[in-house]
Amino acid sequence: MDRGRYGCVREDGTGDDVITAMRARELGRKSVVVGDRVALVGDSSGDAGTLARIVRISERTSVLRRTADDDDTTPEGRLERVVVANADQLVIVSALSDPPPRTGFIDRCLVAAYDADIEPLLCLTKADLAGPEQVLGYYAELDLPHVLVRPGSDLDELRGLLAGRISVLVGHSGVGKSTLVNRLVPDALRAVGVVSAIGKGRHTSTSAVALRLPAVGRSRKDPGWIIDTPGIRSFGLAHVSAESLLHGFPDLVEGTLEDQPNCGHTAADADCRLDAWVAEGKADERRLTSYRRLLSSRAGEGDVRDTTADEV
Ligand SMILES: Nc1nc2c(ncn2[C@@H]2O[C@H](COP(=O)(O)OP(=O)(O)OP(=O)(O)O)[C@@H](O)[C@H]2O)c(=O)[nH]1
Repeated sequence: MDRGRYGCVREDGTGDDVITAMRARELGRKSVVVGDRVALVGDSSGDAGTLARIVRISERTSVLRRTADDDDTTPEGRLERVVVANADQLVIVSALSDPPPRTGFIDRCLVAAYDADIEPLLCLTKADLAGPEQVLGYYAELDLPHVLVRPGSDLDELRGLLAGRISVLVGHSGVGKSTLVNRLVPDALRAVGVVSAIGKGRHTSTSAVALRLPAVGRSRKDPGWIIDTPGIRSFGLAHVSAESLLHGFPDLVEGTLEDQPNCGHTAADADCRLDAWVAEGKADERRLTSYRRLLSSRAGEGDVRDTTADEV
């Protein structure tokens, strides 16, 4: 989206012709976000200078959301945004070194993915600088798919996991996400779908760009789409209930089954079964710490920073 103009492509189309469209009045207040499937009327030839109108947004199969903040008692926390519609996969891009992996950020992304019913994929970059053992060890209890990327490594495995799907890429600054996007889509300047919503203040700006992956190697019917999110550095989780937060920690779920129904699972809940669960070696203590950190962050307890794998 650029000043109320949306770049659309035909779902059945193989070409990259972009049809520029604007929202029709009948859409009311419904927002159009990247990934949306829309119905167009008017001139949808895509010829220069033409403008179609978006008259309908199809029901979304998934909705990836974020809030600017974690705490739903603050104005930022209440400012909920749909980041991407209809995504199938959330690719969490994390460097193995420089900057070191931040499991707090990865945990947050996992919560957002599970909450949106989107499959997570851990993409570990800079594998030439450090091994993945520490990060993978942290997630050992989860069935978390992962790929390793290093300069010059072939991207076949990743392309295979992206084929036929719409994947959203998220990552901290400096992890090599732009490098990866440029490798996946060398022709990235031909962005075919752009949506951006720049709000006031640094917490509210978001943007996402959809790029059609090229068919390389064995000719694939549908190489898939990636949606890059250059403006998104964190996932505020105020929109996720404390109960749903637990979905991001499937390794802890079983440990809560014997809890009192009203247990908040925080460190202050003296009878919480999770402490015993960890003490019995059934889950990694660092995972419980991370879960509780997110819980207290939601409760507005101060500035809770993501930690690196070394810190947790
Ligand atoms: N050693 C090594 N360096 C890499 C790799 N991938 C990217 N880099 C370098 O890491 C730095 C950051 O890469 P970017 O692609 O700009 O990272 P980004 O995540 O897009 O960060 P922003 O540009 O801040 O959004 C650059 O100097 C890259 O050359 C890798 O696999 N190995």
